[in-house]
Amino acid sequence: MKQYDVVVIGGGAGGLTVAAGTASLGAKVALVEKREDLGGDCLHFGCVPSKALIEAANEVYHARSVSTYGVHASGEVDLKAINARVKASIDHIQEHDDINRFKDMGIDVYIGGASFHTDHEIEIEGHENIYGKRIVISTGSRPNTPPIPGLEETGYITNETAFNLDTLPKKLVFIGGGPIGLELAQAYSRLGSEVTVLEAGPYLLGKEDRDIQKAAQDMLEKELNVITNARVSKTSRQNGQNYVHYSIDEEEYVLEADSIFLAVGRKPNTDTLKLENAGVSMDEKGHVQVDDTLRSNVPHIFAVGDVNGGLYFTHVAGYEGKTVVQNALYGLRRKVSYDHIPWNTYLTPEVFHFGLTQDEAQEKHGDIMIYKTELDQVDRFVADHATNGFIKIITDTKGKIISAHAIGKGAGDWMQTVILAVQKGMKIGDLSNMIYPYPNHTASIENASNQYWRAKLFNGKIQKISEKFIKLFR
Ligand SMILES: Cc1cc2nc3c(=O)[nH]c(=O)nc-3n(C[C@H](O)[C@H](O)[C@H](O)COP(=O)(O)OP(=O)(O)OC[C@H]3O[C@@H](n4cnc5c(N)ncnc54)[C@H](O)[C@@H]3O)c2cc1C
Ligand SMILES: NC(=O)c1ccc[n+]([C@@H]2O[C@H](COP(=O)([O-])OP(=O)(O)OC[C@H]3O[C@@H](n4cnc5c(N)ncnc54)[C@H](O)[C@@H]3O)[C@@H](O)[C@H]2O)c1
Repeated sequence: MKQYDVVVIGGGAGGLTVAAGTASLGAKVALVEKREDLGGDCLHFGCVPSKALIEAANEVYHARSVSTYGVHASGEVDLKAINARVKASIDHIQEHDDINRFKDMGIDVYIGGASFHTDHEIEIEGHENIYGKRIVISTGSRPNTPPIPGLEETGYITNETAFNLDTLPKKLVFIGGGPIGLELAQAYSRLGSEVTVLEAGPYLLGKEDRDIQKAAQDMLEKELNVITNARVSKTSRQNGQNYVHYSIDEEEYVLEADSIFLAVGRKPNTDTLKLENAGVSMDEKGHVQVDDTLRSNVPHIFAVGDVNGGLYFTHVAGYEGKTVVQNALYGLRRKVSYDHIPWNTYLTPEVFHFGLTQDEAQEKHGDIMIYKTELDQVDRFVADHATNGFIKIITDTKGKIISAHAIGKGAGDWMQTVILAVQKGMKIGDLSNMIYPYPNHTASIENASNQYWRAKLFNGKIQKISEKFIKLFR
């Protein structure tokens, strides 16, 4: 049986980071992936195709809306052409995740589904068993498909099938108002579908700051039909037409749907791993349970990425992967911390999230300060006619930045400055002291942080001391 220092199961964002990192430090590494190609969900069914589709949809939307300048666009959207463009983005990035690139690093790549034979021995479909001194599980997640009666008859779309649709559904109902549902709902709406989002909870984007949730919903409602507190009871099909049945406060409603899109969360890919043969514990949803060093209850078996049920993001899988490289190879106990993980939701306008929401910050820190700027106070957004949105920086009473949230055109890019500031231990006053080239979008951070000095100067002791000094100064 072939022996490895590290066996990595799953060739997505987390697994590729671990495989490349451990191999570059001299370990003998095996990477096992069940698909024919590497890259995982993010590349094939997630981040990359969704962002390519969103961009195409935004272009179509803008082309249609330039009639205000006397330019008129007409015609139907050719979804096959859009899918081809999406596929081109995947193919381009696939080169970076090419199997040969990993083989050139000295990694043995096995294509086939993996499962545990023992806590060190891995079975791989179509191959002989291999031995791993350390094993890293990075098998990701897949769409959760709740047992809603009727779905088998009506069929449904998920992110795994959405990027291969032949025609644009006329009436499209999304079940689930989280990031997957909303990013794609807005994209399909901008391409021309009539879209409804049914969300079980009281708010869209359940993890966001309350003000952001409200602003995002207000903006989305201008383009989509958004229904919250909706309990979907069943789907049905009559005379070739699909229907979604739901209730709000016991009141029953029905929606027509050409297609139904399920976006109701994720399920970890652990069911075929035979974790019981290795004695690895899972939580009640099937995630591999890990401690803050990303070790499972079996100390030489680690889990990174979606499969451990932490935060479901590519950059988190990468961050966890980097941590595991050191813990697995050198037996270190480096811990992960999720306190300052940012994420962006690629709606138009974009939503940026960094750290605690206002409610969470209040609960954890008690007294907090909020520095908020509406984007209509920032010249560049006014010039762009993109004044929808705001930025909100939350600090403690001494100006230490706790967290930041924003909704606005390109927020995911220009808010990065705040992340750097926090990592470098800067306070909100330091953000105000930077020079911002006029008129850029990041000036929204300048505007919000200027409020800190304004409050200090105009209401505080500094102004009184200054007044006295000016009177005495000759
Ligand atoms: C529509 C959508 C949009 C998203 N957009 C973003 C975004 O914009 N930004 C962001 O940060 N995140 C985004 N995400 C989340 C992101 O895709 C995931 O968090 C990320 O892919 C997780 O990486 P991973 O390595 O844990 O799993 P994956 O990338 O899914 O990799 C797991 C790999 O394991 C393989 N595998 C599974 N079981 C086995 C087995 N038994 N044997 C061998 N191989 C196996 C799978 O085939 C897969 O290749 C999005 C997700 C979706 C669905
Ligand atoms: N831009 C990004 O970074 C990005 C984009 C997409 C996805 N993701 C990642 O993928 C994860 C999964 O996204 P998601 O949107 O599938 O999951 P989610 O758990 O974030 O949201 C699912 C939503 O569906 C609702 N829901 C659940 N069951 C329902 C039902 N029966 N009827 C109606 N609504 C129901 C939930 O209340 C929730 O609001 C995200 O948490 C995020 O980490 C990231």
